[in-house]
Amino acid sequence: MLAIGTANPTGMVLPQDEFVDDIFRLTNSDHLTELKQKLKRICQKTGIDKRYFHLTPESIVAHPEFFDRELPSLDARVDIVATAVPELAHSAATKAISEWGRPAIDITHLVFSTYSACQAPSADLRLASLLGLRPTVSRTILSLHGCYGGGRALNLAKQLAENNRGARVLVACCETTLVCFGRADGSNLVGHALFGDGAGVVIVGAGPFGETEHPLFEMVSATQTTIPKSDHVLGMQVSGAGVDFHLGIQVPTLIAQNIEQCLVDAFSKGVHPPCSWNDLFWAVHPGGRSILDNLDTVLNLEPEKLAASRHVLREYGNMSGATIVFVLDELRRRRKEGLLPEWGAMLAFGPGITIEAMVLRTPSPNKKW
Ligand SMILES: CC(=O)CC(=O)SCCNC(=O)CCNC(=O)[C@H](O)C(C)(C)COP(=O)(O)OP(=O)(O)OC[C@H]1O[C@@H](n2cnc3c(N)ncnc32)[C@H](O)[C@@H]1OP(=O)(O)O
Repeated sequence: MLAIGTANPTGMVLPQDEFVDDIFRLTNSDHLTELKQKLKRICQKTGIDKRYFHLTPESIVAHPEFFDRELPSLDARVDIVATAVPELAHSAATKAISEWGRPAIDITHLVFSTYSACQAPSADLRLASLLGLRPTVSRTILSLHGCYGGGRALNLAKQLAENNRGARVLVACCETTLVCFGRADGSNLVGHALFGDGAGVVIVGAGPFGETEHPLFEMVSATQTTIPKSDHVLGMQVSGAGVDFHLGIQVPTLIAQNIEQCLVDAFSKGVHPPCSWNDLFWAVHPGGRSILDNLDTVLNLEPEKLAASRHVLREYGNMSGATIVFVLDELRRRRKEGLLPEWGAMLAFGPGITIEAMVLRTPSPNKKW
């Protein structure tokens, strides 16, 4: 990984302790007192302080169909995301390209992950055009990978960079709640309490490196594991009313029960396993507070090990596939302060239940590539 950029929309920046009152008021739902109280109880447990949204109070009032499941709203949602998603990704990408120090036309591959890709051509082409990438840039769009989209895109970028000499891959992950934001009901309360909007971009390449290129993290090995018989537990479904999420109550337990084997598999692919999980730095997708709590418990992690994930969860909420890029960005800040060990583990989770695991390493400044 050679550079990282992140961005959030500023349509609404909602403190978590005001979110429920604001959303119920804006959607004329104050009479649903039991639901409101339950969503407040859940919000208090999330470990989130605030979230960013593309939607504004005005656009919520202008689109009553977003909050009435009896009315079709997919067309209106797709109209908005067609512009909003590539533009948000563009904000993150310009930061990453500026840090990388080379011109955008040196990008050879683009991998775009989003669950807002409902058209073709899609957000990847729009982003390529906003950035002025060359017409020969090799584009791939990953759709509906949900919260493991960032991990999947980075794994794919690693393969592309290692198999195409001189390749420079721009990985863009951009998720907004525009496609799913609706009236709170019994089935979507946890999603309402967790999800926010954001974009994360990483530029990936293999050596030899140019003068301006300073590797941040080396992606050493990667695995993808599907937890058997868990496909009904976590999922997304596109309907006329947008994208519905199903977040089963078993998700944190199933991840906890399977995580250690995934890590052992990732670390046995030709790299020495660490003496203890506490010898690593950790880049974990903060899918929810209890997922992080469970990992602390099953892996016996010291309290500060998941600090970057908890920081991102607190400041932004769960931005699905983009979240892992924010965690990597936070870790690279800690690395500058000399706070990271040499080896690390990256974990992202999503529908399947799929676990993307990656062994990371902080390169020494003297390393020859
Ligand atoms: C979409 C993707 O691709 C990938 C993703 O990242 S998806 C997101 C993955 N995240 C999750 O699945 C959420 C993980 N869960 C959590 O973080 C926590 O359970 C939480 C913050 C939601 C609640 O915290 P908690 O410590 O479990 O609080 P707890 O007091 O037990 O529960 C609060 C209420 O939420 C309910 N609740 C918890 N999890 C629920 C779930 N998945 N579905 C419905 N209700 C749920 C509880 O039943 C409880 O209801 P009552 O107050 O009426 O009793």
